[in-house]
Amino acid sequence: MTLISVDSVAFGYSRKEPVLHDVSFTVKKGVNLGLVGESGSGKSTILKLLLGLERPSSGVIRFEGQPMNLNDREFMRRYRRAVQAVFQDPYSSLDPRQKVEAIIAEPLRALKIPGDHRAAIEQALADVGLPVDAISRYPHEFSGGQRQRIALARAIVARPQLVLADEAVSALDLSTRIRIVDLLKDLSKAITILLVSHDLGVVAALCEEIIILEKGRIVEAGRTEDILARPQHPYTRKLLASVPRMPA
Ligand SMILES: Nc1ncnc2c1ncn2[C@@H]1O[C@H](COP(=O)(O)OP(=O)(O)OP(=O)(O)O)[C@@H](O)[C@H]1O
Repeated sequence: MTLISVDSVAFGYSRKEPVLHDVSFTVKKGVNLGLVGESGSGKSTILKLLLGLERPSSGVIRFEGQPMNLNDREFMRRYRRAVQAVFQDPYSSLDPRQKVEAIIAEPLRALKIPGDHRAAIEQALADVGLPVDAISRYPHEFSGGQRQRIALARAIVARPQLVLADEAVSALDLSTRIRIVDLLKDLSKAITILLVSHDLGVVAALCEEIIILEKGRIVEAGRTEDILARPQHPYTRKLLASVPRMPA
């Protein structure tokens, strides 16, 4: 089932300089998708469009077949419930003045989701492997990896269908990164993940499908194993060559 379709989308922050050209892809339920490209290729811009922070200058983004309409409050409420995000920096993305409980509760409050919030927060903490007593602590009491778990708990507490993760593991050291990728893999049994990264290795570990972006254009897209085994585009080969090889 198609969750989101991006159809011939173009975008520029200014009229003169387009940043995305004719970008089309679909996000399917249950199929993790990786968006890979060098710095400046337009990955975060695609996420901004998917989050409704920017509008395409042409083309259409659809959610469950319905064109995204930022002015339609009912549609946007449904969309925000279904699509949550996690960002790169676990230090700046959590409000230091709020306790973990209030941080994780934010989507439940913002989306006016009825029911037992405390129970939902405790479940989300358990899902990301944090102890229940984290609830009454502040972000500064946690390590980078734990903060990223808190950010993930906030992203999944309202049980979205899709989580958009922008370089969500890049700022972490290698062993923490591996643990968070394992956690994402575990969560993705229930929630589809769109992972943006310049690191083809991380994306390959998590995503069944990959899109390769170069200067705002998709140069290659398909099943991860096919792309890794038979990269067609020189840019993909270059990205592959830059993946550090783990010692056996
Ligand atoms: N707010 C902005 N105003 C103007 N130009 C921008 C803005 N944000 C990004 N750009 C430009 O848009 C292009 C794509 O940037 P984008 O951040 O989407 O790339 P990226 O692939 O996510 O890069 P990175 O991996 O470094 O985050 C770049 O040329 C960038 O300079």
